[in-house]
Amino acid sequence: MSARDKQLVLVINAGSSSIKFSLFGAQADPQLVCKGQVEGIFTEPHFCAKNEAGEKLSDTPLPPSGHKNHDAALRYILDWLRGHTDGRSLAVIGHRVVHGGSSFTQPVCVTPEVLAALDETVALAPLHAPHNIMPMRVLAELLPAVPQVACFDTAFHRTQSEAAQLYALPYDFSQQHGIRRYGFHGLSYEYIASVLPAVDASAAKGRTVVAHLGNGASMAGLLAGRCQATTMGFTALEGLMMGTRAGTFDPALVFHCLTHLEMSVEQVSDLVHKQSGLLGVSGISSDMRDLHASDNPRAALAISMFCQHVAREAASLAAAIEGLDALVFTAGIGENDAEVRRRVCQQLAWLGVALDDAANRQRSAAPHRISTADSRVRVYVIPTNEEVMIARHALATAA
Ligand SMILES: Nc1ncnc2c1ncn2[C@@H]1O[C@H](COP(=O)(O)OP(=O)(O)O)[C@@H](O)[C@H]1O
Ligand SMILES: CC(=O)OP(=O)(O)O
Ligand SMILES: [Mg+2]
Repeated sequence: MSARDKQLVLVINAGSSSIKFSLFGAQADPQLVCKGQVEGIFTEPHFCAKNEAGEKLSDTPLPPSGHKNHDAALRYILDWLRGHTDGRSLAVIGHRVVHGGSSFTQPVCVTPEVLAALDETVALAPLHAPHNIMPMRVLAELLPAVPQVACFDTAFHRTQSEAAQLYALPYDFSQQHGIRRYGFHGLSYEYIASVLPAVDASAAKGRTVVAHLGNGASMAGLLAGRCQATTMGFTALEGLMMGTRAGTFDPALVFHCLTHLEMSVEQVSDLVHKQSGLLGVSGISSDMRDLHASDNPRAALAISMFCQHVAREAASLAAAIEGLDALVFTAGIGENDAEVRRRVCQQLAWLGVALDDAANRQRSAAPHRISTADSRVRVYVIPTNEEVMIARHALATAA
């Protein structure tokens, strides 16, 4: 056992209203020690943490006297962690960073120069980048001796062909301004690609469409585990409709809002990022669970639209990878919502997808097949694990 084996890896995944953390042993195959999050940072900040077996270690509102911001949430997490490290030190801290821009195509050690370059990506990922970057600065100050590694959601998609990455804009304009389909949720796709050989060796060597359906949602077509096409583009707005994001819409609508409806740029940005998607259509909630629980017809409309978008993108991605051996559902909705999976698969029956209804309704924390034995396309639910992917990258990069 090396000295590092006794150390820990801290993974930080900071979102717009939550900071998720995981603590792993610093082995080559990192084993979870505990994980948790502060959610509702701006409203009612609440902390919860679980051990490796999923048993609750803490479940409590943050003290009402504290500030309601990311900084306070991070400091609360770090204080709590001090009591749960069994005296073991941190070998490295890994961060999920949503947008790597054109500069970052693989994980990097965080330095002042890297932080300055990351500041440049804020315009590309307004919902995510500021929150991704802040914890790096705070931790550099609090724990200057611990190396930090930034891991990018965009990196996995660099295997797409130039044709798949380009928009049909003037070529020189795209080159000059770094305009292309970057793609996102790459750490999730990379994790799925890493476990697929054990789940379905033939699909891992062949053609697989992965549907990452969470609050942010995207899909990717993989050929032999490498990304060939994906639904998100220059930013994490394109593609599927999401919790609050519109997904793909006619971009000329933006000109219409700015000129004829006299909206400001901020108002239009807010409209398409924060007031659209499941929330905007239903008028009820961005959370799929609330929509299922509602008998409002607009909730049903939002669910129908979501399922149709997923089915259409699946067929489009199957064309991009010229066939389909397996379809994988993952992330919050993909892993938990049997009804969404059933409706998507029903719409893909013509493509050779046959769902086993009983298997689809079965709940399991392990990867499992939900298609019938004779379905031409195999369908799986595979829980994603962006955090362990980040821990692996952080250890390898800081080594
Ligand atoms: N049992 C469930 N049924 C349907 N949807 C669910 C269920 N559990 C979670 N979700 C959905 O998953 C979403 C969160 O997914 P997640 O992958 O954690 O997203 P993010 O990482 O973007 O926060 C929630 O907004 C909710 O809509
Ligand atoms: C890229 C993206 O949309 O991330 P999230 O799903 O965490 O919002
Ligand atoms: Mg997520």
